[in-house]
Amino acid sequence: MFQARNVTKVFGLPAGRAREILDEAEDRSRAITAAGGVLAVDDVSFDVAQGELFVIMGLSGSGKSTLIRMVNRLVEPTAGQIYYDGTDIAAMGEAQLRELRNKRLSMVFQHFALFPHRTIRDNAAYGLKTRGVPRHERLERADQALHQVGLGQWGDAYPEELSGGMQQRVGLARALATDPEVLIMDEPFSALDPLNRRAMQEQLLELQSTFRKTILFVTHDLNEAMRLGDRIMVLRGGTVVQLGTGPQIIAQPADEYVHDFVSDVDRSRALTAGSIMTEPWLTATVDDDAASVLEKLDRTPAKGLYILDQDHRVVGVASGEALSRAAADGERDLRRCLDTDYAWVAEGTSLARCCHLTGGDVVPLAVLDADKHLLGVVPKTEMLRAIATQEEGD
Ligand SMILES: Nc1ncnc2c1ncn2[C@@H]1O[C@H](COP(=O)(O)OP(=O)(O)OP(=O)(O)O)[C@@H](O)[C@H]1O
Repeated sequence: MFQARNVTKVFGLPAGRAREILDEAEDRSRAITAAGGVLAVDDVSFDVAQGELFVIMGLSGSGKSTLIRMVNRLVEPTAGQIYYDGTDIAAMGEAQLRELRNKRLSMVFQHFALFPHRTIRDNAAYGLKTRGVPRHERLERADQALHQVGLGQWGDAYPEELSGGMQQRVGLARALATDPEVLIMDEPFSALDPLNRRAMQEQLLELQSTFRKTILFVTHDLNEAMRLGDRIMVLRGGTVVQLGTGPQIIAQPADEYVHDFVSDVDRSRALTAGSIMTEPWLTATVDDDAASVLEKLDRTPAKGLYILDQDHRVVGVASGEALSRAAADGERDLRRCLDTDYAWVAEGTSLARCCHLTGGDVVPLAVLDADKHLLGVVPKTEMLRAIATQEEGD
């Protein structure tokens, strides 16, 4: 949907002069600073897929706002291209640009003004007014959007009657009412207290599970980034330090900077079963012979194993004990010693949830896809290792 290629922004110098310096300089940032400019974004490339919630994360001054302002051309890039559905935004004429900003993109900011003397419904409909939608339709769509953000009952109220968190929801409703293809959210929840912030994050995820908008979400909070982002791009000093899924970034921070960042993250919520799963020591298929399976099991430290059908789908669990009994009885058929009551999770399940499901089972927690194919297992030791924060010097 979006492709950014080598996007660069220099403030405070004419674009031509800035490009000359950038082309020649070894240390681009220093050379721009020496010439009296600011290199706010330096050679940033990324792709955002349709329906992806793409997080841009970095500390204050890392270039996040400048970058997203280039996406809707509120800021002109000094160099590089941004393509929207294959069209270079820089090459768009006035009319095309207006259509992009009015119909296809919508922005939600940290601080946005509600009109105090207008109802919540009118406030939510505001974006549609500027887009020339007739009044009747505006109000209907505003009501729908208010309903989506949990403010269905508040259409007739005035802003002063709403808490800060609720007002921020009106901002989201205002953006949603325009039914944009892409939502650009610049630190939208940063001014909220932790509880409201959490509630808004959950609401956004819920909306996203239904509507699957393409969302560019800017934050300086890594926990927020981890909770929301399908992928996260970490910026520092205007350059990309790392781009990956939350679990990838936690598991393999690209450098000390990212490592320091992730050391504060709630790993039990940020990491998923899929990110730490391993191969099971042993599996067998339903057609195997119980005695020979037991023999193999005895050569491993495992107390049981998953039994699969020919398509690698789990049909149940066999414990060493059940296998021993079967072998002692001369029973050869594995199906007879299967237990079909076992705990399993999907790849995206958080480790916090996995902890709840892990008990005294003879097999580690299974990670299955929707057709019950065995993707891997999450042993308790792996889970603890992953959740434990690495102390310095480890
Ligand atoms: N209009 C401007 N003129 C000059 N310098 C600018 C301008 N806008 C931003 N900058 C500088 O560019 C750099 C990146 O700023 P930017 O606002 O994009 O970062 P940010 O990560 O969004 O920070 P914050 O979270 O504080 O908004 C900073 O050094 C900033 O001072």
